[in-house]
Amino acid sequence: MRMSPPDHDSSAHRRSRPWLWLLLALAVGWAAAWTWLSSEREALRRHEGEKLAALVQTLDAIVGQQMIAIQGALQTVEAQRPGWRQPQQQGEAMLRTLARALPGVRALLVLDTQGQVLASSEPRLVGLDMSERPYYTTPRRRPQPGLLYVSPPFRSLLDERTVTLSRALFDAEHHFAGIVVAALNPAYFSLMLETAQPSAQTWSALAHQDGMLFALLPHDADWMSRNLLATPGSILEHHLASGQPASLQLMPAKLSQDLRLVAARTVQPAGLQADRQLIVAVGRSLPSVEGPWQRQRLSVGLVGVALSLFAAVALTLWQRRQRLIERLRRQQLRSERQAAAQLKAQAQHTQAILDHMVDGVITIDARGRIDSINPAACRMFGYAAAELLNQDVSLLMPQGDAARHDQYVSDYLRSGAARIIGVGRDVDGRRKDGQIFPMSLAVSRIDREGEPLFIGLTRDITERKRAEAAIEQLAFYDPLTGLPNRRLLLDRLNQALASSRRNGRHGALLFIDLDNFKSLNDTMGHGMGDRMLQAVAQRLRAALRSEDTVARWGGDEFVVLLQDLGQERQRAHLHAEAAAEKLLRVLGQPYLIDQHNHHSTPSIGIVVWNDASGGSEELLKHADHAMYEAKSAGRNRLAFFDPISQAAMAELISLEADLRQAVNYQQFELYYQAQVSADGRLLGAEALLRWPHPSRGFVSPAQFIPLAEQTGTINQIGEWVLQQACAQLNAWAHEPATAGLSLAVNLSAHQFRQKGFLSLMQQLLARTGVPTELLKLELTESALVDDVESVIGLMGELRRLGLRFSLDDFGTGYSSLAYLKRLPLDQLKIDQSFVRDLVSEPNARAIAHAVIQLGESLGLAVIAEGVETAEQRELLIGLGCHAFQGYFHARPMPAAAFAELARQWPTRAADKLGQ
Ligand SMILES: Nc1nc2c(ncn2[C@@H]2O[C@H](COP(=O)(O)O[C@H]3[C@@H](O)[C@H](n4cnc5c(=O)[nH]c(N)nc54)O[C@@H]3COP(=O)(O)O)[C@@H](O)[C@H]2O)c(=O)[nH]1
Repeated sequence: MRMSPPDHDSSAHRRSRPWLWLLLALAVGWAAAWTWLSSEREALRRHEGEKLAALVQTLDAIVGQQMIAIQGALQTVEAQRPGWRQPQQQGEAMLRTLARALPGVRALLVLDTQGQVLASSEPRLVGLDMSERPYYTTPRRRPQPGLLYVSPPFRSLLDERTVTLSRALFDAEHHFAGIVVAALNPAYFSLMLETAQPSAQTWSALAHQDGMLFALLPHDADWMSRNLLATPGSILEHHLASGQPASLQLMPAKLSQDLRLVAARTVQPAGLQADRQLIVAVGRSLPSVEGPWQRQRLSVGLVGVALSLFAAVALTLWQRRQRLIERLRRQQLRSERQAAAQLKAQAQHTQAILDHMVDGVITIDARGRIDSINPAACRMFGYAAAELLNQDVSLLMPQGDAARHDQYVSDYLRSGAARIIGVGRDVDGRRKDGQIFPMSLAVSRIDREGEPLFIGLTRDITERKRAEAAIEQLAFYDPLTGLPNRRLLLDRLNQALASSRRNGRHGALLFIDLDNFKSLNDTMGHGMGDRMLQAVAQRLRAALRSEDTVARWGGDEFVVLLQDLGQERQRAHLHAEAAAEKLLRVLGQPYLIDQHNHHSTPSIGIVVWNDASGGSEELLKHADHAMYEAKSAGRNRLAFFDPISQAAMAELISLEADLRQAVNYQQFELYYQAQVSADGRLLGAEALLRWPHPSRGFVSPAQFIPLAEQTGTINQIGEWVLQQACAQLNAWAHEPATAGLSLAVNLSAHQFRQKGFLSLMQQLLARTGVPTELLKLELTESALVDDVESVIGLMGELRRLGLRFSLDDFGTGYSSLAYLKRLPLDQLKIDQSFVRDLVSEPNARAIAHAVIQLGESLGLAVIAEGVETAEQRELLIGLGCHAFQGYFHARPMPAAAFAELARQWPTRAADKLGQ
């Protein structure tokens, strides 16, 4: 996102403000530090100045004291001198005594009026002419009584350098009578300065008012010879110019070439009158004075710099952190905005999907209130969305279902048991106008703000139900009598046998044939015959329990299935016998048809079965057989099937033995029958098992497969078939004509349900490396009736391996229709019985059509088997069928022949289909 200029300015402004504050704080800090340091320096200087002043004062006192003492000595000499008879001797003695008493005096002299030494503490000076010396010339020129003449330093006969204090002497008439002189001892004054020297960085000096130094420490010969006042700006000049007896100055010292704090004093002791003054001064170099302060300043400076740097770095880091936080905040804001935009787009997208979905979507909260509903659902239920929102969902259910639904939801919320979640179910819905309609409903659950929200995906399945009902009616019921037909009977019989295998209970089959029906038909016409059959059906239904099945087997034959006759064979036998006798009685009553009384009797064959009995076809055969027994015994009677007496049984046993041998010696062979698309392309083949028996010839699989299923050898046979089929698929892959062809393999229900079938398939596929999508497993509906959930699970697992599924003989079963949509199927196979009757039987055509439509609605391919003629094929194409298998295209054939067929297919198909 781009920042607008004001934002940028204000952020720059925001960034610079802390720096301004920091600079201000630092400036204040530095100023305070500097003020403090300055005051410290001032205090230091003041303190040092006071120290120096005290020192100078001490020196001043010493020098002043010496001068007072000398003045006293000179006064003494002045007083005594007139009394000297022998000035030399007497004077010398006195002067020597006085000089010894005064440590600051080097020598004492008395000069006559001409300047000759009359007497001296140093005898060698007596008689010398000193008339040129300043200590003589000055008082001589202006002799003043009581005035002490202080000479500038000069080289004397005794010393390198001395200063003299002299007084003019007068006689009684107050005439000039000579002078008395005291020459100061330079060593004494140097020692004095040394004693008072406080430190190595201090110099001290004793100078004459005229600018010459008398004593200097540290000693410097050069400076001793110079006149301090000769160059302007000297400390002495400043001191004298101040006119004060004491001064404290901070200034560059010419003497030491540095900045000095200098305390100076003019020696003016009280009671001393002198023509010139001596000045004492002590100077200390400023750096030495300010050494500690300099260190303090350095420390403060360093600390200040460190603090400033620290503050600057801290501020920089803080600002960087702030910028980082700001950037992150912006990024977060940006990503939140993006996420919100994405969310919005996603929500719009989802809403658009919901709005345009064909299926209805309804969400309800845990209280069963409708939270949202999409347009498809509104259309389905005939409401506007506003009419349903926040309403109880029971509004959309038949009255009886509402309570059950509430119970489901509360059970689910209490226990979490997912009876309603994730399961697609067919339920009833209620439209606004009260109409009840079938719908499919799949419920899932999500959580919204911690509360469960249930999402119901609904679809109006009225059409599908209608198609299913039509198929069911057409496929499973006899149109004339409304009774179940043989397909439904077989299906129920198979189910009854399966449940008998589980619970060990007996059942019975009653095979009923109407005696002399053919003659009624022939004499009274088919219409009368039909009505007769309808009347029989009615009586049968009325005479039996609702749970018993009465089916029309065909023509004038009916079959009754009695179930749950108990676990004792004898009781079952009696029960079946009683039922048959009742039917003999009921059906033997006269019939009034079209005002004609008609009399008819039935012959009934009975077979009682349990879990150990054979398959359904076998039982029917036995019942049929028994019925013939009854007929042969004179009609209008019943007969039980006696298995032991049947020769068929022996045959069956022999076949079974042969079958076991065939399994052991692998006497089987696989044939391949072509499967062809509507445009004549070869799609693949179905593998069909053949048993070329050494003596019986080819035994039909329709005969030996049920036997193999009964005896359990089917698993071995089936495994062999699958191995062969995989090997064949691999062989086809190397031939251009057969590469890519699919191969359908029949799986018997026993085989499919055997334990470990999944791992058997996994191993087989891994071993052979066959392209799994080319292998199609054909299941009959009977494979699916038992334990539906585990069948669905197993099919799902196999599907995940890549295998495909075709539902064989579709339309002949019943129970699978209800859960057909839940099976992972790829193809439905229209049973050949429908195809066979397609041209002649409208019913068969209607069933084929319904199957094709059902396949379409479930997204499954549909193949028709048993296509024998071009007419059947054309009719099926007209109904929308996609693929065909049957003698019209090719008979089942050995592998080599099929390979040849595939090679010739393009030309052959063109010939056949006239393309
Ligand atoms: N479990 C297994 N069952 C198998 C296996 N091989 C076959 N079978 C099943 O046996 C039943 C009889 O099979 P078959 O005698 O081979 O009959 C098949 C075809 O030969 C026959 N057919 C094909 N085209 C036509 C035709 O145009 N007219 C006509 N009258 N018959 C034709 O139909 C049978 C096709 O069977 P299907 O497609 O599987 O329904 C049969 O139920 C086989 O399934 C096996 O290896 N395992």
